[in-house]
Amino acid sequence: MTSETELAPAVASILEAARERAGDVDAQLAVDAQSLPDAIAGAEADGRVPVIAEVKPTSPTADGTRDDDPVELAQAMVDGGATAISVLTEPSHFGGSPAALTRVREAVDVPVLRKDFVVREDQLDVVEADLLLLIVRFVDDLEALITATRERGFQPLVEVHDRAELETALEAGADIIGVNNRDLGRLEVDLETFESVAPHVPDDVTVIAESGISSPADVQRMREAGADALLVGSAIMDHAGGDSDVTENTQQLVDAGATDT
Ligand SMILES: O=C(O)c1ccccc1NCC(=O)[C@H](O)[C@H](O)COP(=O)(O)O
Repeated sequence: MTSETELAPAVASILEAARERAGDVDAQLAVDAQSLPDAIAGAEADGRVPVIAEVKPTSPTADGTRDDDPVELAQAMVDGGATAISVLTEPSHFGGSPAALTRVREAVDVPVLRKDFVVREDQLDVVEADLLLLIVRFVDDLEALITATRERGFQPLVEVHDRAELETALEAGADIIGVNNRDLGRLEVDLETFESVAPHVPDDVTVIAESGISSPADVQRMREAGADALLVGSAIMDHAGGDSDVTENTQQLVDAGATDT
């Protein structure tokens, strides 16, 4: 767990809110999850770059807010060729909700990731999803939380930002790793982050490039660096664009050089 003084104020506020957010101590979910690695293999087989498109109404770094219905957004992303959907469930800084995730998961036939800042086991039981994000920097006992996540049937997507965090994730048994190009200390994005960490990820581990991917050239760059899939929010949501076409935004990334890798 990181020191709060090393975090951007917006991230410290996100973390404080996450610690205060209630979980569900009365129930333990049992999820029948769709496999992300299988979905990635399916996309590769029909020539799509595997893109996990994110329903992200807003964020501390977004240029605005999109109030579109999350189900319509997710369906538009799938129409554009998305391999999986990520749904923000964090309410106070990203405009998300667990209810939105439930509706999206009922409406689409691809794996759905719960994107939140989960810090305790009871918070796992708030809503069903196929994948669940765990951020190494924010979790005290990663191995225990990975175990608890798998016991419920979720696939844990374990997020790292540097090689030390990668080692922590691998030692804790992670088999799906996300390398976040966004530094949560300064909120700056640098695609070199993925390029420096990805070569150290074992071949049998699925590795996802996260954040700051905004063009087909960025997609190709991350694929050349070894990304099995890409997690993209802002460039698809295009918050400043208001009613920008989410299907087109997804499709131009999905079509970006699937055969080059
Ligand atoms: O996106 C933010 O502004 C943000 C701020 C503070 C903590 C986390 C943040 N984002 C979480 C994410 O991981 C991204 O939503 C995801 O990787 C997609 O990134 P992008 O394509 O750059 O929207």
